Amino acid sequence: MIESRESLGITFEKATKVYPGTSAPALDGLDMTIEAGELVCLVGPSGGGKTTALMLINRLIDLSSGDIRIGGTSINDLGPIELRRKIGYAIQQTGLFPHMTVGENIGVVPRILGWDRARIRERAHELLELVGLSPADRWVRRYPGQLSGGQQQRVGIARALAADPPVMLMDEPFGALDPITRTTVQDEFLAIHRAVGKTTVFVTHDIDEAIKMGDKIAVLKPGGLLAQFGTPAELLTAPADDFVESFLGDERGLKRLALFTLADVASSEAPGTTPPWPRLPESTTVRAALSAAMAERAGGVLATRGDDVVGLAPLDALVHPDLPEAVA
Ligand SMILES: Nc1ncnc2c1ncn2[C@@H]1O[C@H](COP(=O)(O)OP(=O)(O)OP(=O)(O)O)[C@@H](O)[C@H]1O
Repeated sequence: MIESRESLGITFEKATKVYPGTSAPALDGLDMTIEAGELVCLVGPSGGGKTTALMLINRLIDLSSGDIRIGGTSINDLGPIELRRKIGYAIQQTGLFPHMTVGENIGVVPRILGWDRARIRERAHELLELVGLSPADRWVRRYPGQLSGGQQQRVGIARALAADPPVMLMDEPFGALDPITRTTVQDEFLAIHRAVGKTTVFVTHDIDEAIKMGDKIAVLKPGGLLAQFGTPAELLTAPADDFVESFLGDERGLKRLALFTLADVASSEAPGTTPPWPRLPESTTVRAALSAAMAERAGGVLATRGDDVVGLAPLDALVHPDLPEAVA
């Protein structure tokens, strides 16, 4: 197993950035601790300082004041090679080099770190399988221009993971994808995150994506101020102020339903006769299940595992997923 599962926490200490030639900070005194292994989404309006916060971590830009620590070490005490090894970086435009093959793109950081060719080749194959480009042999010699947007995005993630960094930074990594591909790549990334356990900071415009992906969400507001930092459930049930509330949108109640899956709410009683309700995998969110039930004018949905029906979720259980009687 090449993955070390090494993972380091990140601490922002009054991290502030004022760009040259401007007077107002783009990021203003950010205090925030991201625990090792956590996936934290940064959300907020355009210009709220999300990308700035991310680029400060890997020193693409320098802090004006304050500090950021990775595993307790100030980023100012990490050299460029150590930063590359510790931090993987994936961005919306993928940043793949068009004249390099997929394999060469994945090998960029390992080459800088002096890995030998056999080890780089083995690593590229392993990562292509991990991100769902299988069999790796079919993809490794292609050029980025010969791949779809979703496939390029997967290669971008593989490249960010190449040197097994304990920290991953992702800036709108799925922003350019159509909704269906985006859902697939989100699910795959969550599975990878669970498997490799890297501390991940994930910038997105999309509050629904943040609710789905984030262990915690940091909401930044204009002026680079932290409006709230908490779990999706904390934000949805107790928004810190009007700004967070309006950012979460009118459908706050419905969005909460995305925090539960059918596995949480379906009753496991074996039914005598199975009602003719839509069948959905038990990993389906309650929000999606409710939508499917409404679309079919059904009284509920059936939760499935493989081909088997493993539970029933009537409308009542879908609408009130956190009531004790709904949680079988
Ligand atoms: N190089 C720069 N020089 C001066 N100002 C900058 C520079 N880069 C960003 N800014 C300003 O800093 C603020 C924060 O920008 P940043 O890109 O971090 O926001 P963001 O939340 O990532 O926005 P978006 O969602 O639009 O990507 C904005 O007001 C922006 O105009």
